[in-house]
Amino acid sequence: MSIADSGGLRFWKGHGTENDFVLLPDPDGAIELTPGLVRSLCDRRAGVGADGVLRIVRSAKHPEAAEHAADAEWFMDFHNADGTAGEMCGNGLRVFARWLLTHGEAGPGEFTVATRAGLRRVLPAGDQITIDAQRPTIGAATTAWVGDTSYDGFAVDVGNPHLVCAVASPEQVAGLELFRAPRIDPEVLPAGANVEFVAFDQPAVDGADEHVVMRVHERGVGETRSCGTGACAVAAVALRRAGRENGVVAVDVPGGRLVVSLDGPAALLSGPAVLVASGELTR
Ligand SMILES: N[C@@H](CCC[C@H](N)C(=O)O)C(=O)O
Repeated sequence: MSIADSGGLRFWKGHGTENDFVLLPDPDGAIELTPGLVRSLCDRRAGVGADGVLRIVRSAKHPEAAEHAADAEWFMDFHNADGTAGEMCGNGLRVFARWLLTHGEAGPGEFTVATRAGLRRVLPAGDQITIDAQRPTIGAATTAWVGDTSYDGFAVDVGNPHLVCAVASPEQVAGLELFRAPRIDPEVLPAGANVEFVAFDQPAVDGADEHVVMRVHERGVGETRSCGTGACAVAAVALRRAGRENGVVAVDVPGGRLVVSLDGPAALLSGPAVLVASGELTR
């Protein structure tokens, strides 16, 4: 199905710290969600406009999630704006959970959602939704290039691939030209990466052990206003730099603030998640 013959398809639009998504409720897995349809929906001029699509499908009805049906009723079928499928999306999962809660399909207490990266817990709390993205794994030291400038960092796995790079100051983070994808080492990150540029060690904010400012260039999208799994990756690196295993990190992104609490095997990612519109495709 393309956007040209998808008239009547119901959709919702939502965002988490301005990382925005088109949500397609499809409990029985009836929609043929082609890369072309995803690109059309995400097009900010000719479509609805979003960083990605979240199809809301019962785990039992999706071949990639059927094995999880006993543990998670719903599967987050996540796609980047360029039409590629993604393993995991932290803000996407929080917005996906908001849709389930709003429509009485989950909650009000803790529940579990299936993703391509496995099962993920959701812990609703009023206007905030927390998910457990699971502790990131910090890998090899590597480099990203923006134009002629190199930035040292670490590959980090949060169920999807990240490269967390240190930048000297928030002003330098703000000044980066992220219109094009940063160049990265394909030998270290063969599946590509979401690249975070981070000013660490910012002045303390309430209740957080560390405070950072970041921007992100997402694989399959471009620069976005926020990235939840990216915030978790950054939090893991921030705590390691501070010589800590666990702790709370406030992560400022262009779209607001996310808070990540690393505690043993958990990476609790918290922030607002809102639905802003619903409609029907007219052609
Ligand atoms: N914005 C997301 C991450 C999206 C996934 C990414 N573009 C990929 O290809 O891995 C988040 O909030 O985690």
